[in-house]
Amino acid sequence: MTAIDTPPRLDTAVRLDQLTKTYPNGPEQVAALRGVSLAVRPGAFTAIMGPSGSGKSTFLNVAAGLDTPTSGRVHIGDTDLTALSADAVTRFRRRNIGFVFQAYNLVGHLTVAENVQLPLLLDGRRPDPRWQDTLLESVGLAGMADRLPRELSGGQAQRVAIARALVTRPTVVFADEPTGALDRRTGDQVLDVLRGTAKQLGQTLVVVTHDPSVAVAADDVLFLADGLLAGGLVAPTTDQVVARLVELGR
Ligand SMILES: Nc1ncnc2c1ncn2[C@@H]1O[C@H](COP(=O)(O)OP(=O)(O)OP(=O)(O)O)[C@@H](O)[C@H]1O
Repeated sequence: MTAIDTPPRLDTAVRLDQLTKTYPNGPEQVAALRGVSLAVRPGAFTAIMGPSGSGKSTFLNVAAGLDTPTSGRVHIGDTDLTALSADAVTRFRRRNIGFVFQAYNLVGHLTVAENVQLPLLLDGRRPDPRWQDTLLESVGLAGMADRLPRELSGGQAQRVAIARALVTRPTVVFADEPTGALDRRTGDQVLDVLRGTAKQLGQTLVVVTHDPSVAVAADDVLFLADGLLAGGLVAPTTDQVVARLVELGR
């Protein structure tokens, strides 16, 4: 059975029901998502793929509560994000969701440690130095706590962003092309860190990627095309992923 066929159940980590998102575009409207329903398995690594403009980033932003849908429902576990006020979504997101951006989004004048602690401080919580050390060690940045972002390589900066996304012990981690700005070898290392820590902490990981080698590391792959779900693969091979992307006209 594929993840997309899973009926609505409370033991899904992320569930979208008939999600639409329309952006104004001058006098016209762009329908980025046109009725997407899917479920993501708890504890699994799910890759989201599809041609450019198919709605992947929109999907991720709406599913993670960074943006609101035009219609439809988003559940994270048994919480209906779409039923919450904007403030309640922000609070829920800070406590339960981690997000890794392609461009790292580190704060330039804060140290590595301060960047990692930021989500806790924004939520009024006290950082736990031992947890911070554990995280920095597991992303391979032990001893770099006092560096500034400009003193890091791209791969190191992305690993700080991963530690920052994990510091609140979120149940779901979303990542938008986390290896897109990195060379192959560094990208592989960053993916290993993201996948390894998610497994270790029992987190659900949802990653948007263009890269078939990232998708084959996933448990499930879901494809979007033209704002709609266009099938899925379980434990896919590179050939299967590439064949599907060619069919969808990447
Ligand atoms: N803020 C916005 N305002 C207007 N249109 C937007 C906005 N964001 C996205 N879109 C449009 O929505 C559609 C889906 O965009 P989205 O970025 O979600 O696709 P994507 O699959 O992530 O693309 P890519 O692989 O190129 O990053 C596109 O037609 C895009 O131009």
